[in-house]
Amino acid sequence: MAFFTHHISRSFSSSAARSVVIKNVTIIGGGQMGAGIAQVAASTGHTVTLVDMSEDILKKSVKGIEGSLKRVAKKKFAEKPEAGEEFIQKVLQNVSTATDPAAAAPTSDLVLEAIVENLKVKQDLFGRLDKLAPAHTIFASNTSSLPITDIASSTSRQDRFGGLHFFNPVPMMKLVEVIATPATSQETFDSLLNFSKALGKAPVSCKDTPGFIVNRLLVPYMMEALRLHERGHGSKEDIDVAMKLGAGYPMGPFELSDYVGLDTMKFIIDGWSEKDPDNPLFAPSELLNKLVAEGKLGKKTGEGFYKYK
Ligand SMILES: CC(=O)CC(=O)SCCNC(=O)CCNC(=O)[C@H](O)C(C)(C)COP(=O)(O)OP(=O)(O)OC[C@H]1O[C@@H](n2cnc3c(N)ncnc32)[C@H](O)[C@@H]1OP(=O)(O)O
Ligand SMILES: NC(=O)C1=CN([C@@H]2O[C@H](COP(=O)(O)OP(=O)(O)OC[C@H]3O[C@@H](n4cnc5c(N)ncnc54)[C@H](O)[C@@H]3O)[C@@H](O)[C@H]2O)C=CC1
Repeated sequence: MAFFTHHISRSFSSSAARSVVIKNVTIIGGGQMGAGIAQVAASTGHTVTLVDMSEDILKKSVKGIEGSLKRVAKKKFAEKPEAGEEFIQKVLQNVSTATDPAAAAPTSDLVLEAIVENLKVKQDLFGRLDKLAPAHTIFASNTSSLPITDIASSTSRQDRFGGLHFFNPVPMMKLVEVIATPATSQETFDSLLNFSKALGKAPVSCKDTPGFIVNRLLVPYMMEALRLHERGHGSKEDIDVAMKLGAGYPMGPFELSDYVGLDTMKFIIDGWSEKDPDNPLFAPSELLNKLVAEGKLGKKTGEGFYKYK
């Protein structure tokens, strides 16, 4: 516990008593991240509405949640498969879906966005949500790389806007980065922090700087692996084995890039490179650009650096 207290302390006094208790959650974007967050929120007793652009996408999202819940239940209820099935059904009952945020935003305590990593698209979404959601509703973004301040600027609730950055795969990864902008109120920060804990996650506090903590360190490392390979200094297979067996990473950088999504990797590095073109850590990779142009976005499309069945 001392660990959390140390990391999440902020420079002003706490007013947790007035923070919003988050129970009803709308999650926009039912992809890898949104579906994972919806699953964990529903598993911990929250009422979740998952929003995406079509019924077909949402069907896939719910199927993915069900598949992941089966993996969780298999372990959690190893001795009692019936209790595992009951758990799955109970969690699924907490999840509903919609193609229009207007269906749920008016009754939500939190609207969390996990859509495509594009500033304009995120701003448009939040601008619209701002008119739909009541005053107490907190907005948060799961962005990997964009400034929360810039996303929040399309709303009139900068004090009730923060970052809540989860990690892939959400049901397995314990960390959540909680980001307060200079305009985020202490109550909002406390609410987001308490929500992260209610999900069973370990929150850390981050400044609103590009990539927060993890991605600012991890993405340049992953890009450096690509550049090393492009220079002909190692095969992707050897680089992956080397980083797993020599540095203790659970996945090598090529496996992890495929897992994250090559489109997301490209959005991140292009955005940073545009802002800081002279920084060699943010230099683009021709190989990454080529794969994205070919629609090979990694595990989610069946092929990236590697092929998946
Ligand atoms: C880009 C950003 O903004 C930020 C990011 O997210 S960066 C990416 C951060 N994520 C990482 O670095 C992930 C690194 N990888 C890992 O930690 C691990 O490889 C992993 C947890 C993903 C998988 O673990 P593994 O031991 O390598 O593989 P695997 O055998 O498939 O999984 C082990 C168990 O984990 C569990 N598991 C894995 N993925 C799961 C999921 N999506 N849902 C539920 N359970 C899951 C299962 O219990 C699984 O056992 P079963 O196969 O019997 O179901
Ligand atoms: N992939 C990763 O490892 C991580 C990604 N993130 C961030 O989370 C966000 C989502 O990433 P992923 O889930 O990986 O992407 P994804 O491509 O799997 O899913 C994105 C989903 O958003 C939907 N969408 C796009 N625009 C929309 C809109 N206007 N309204 C409703 N739905 C919309 C798409 O249909 C898609 O289902 C991005 O901002 C990304 O940077 C954060 C942490 C980890």
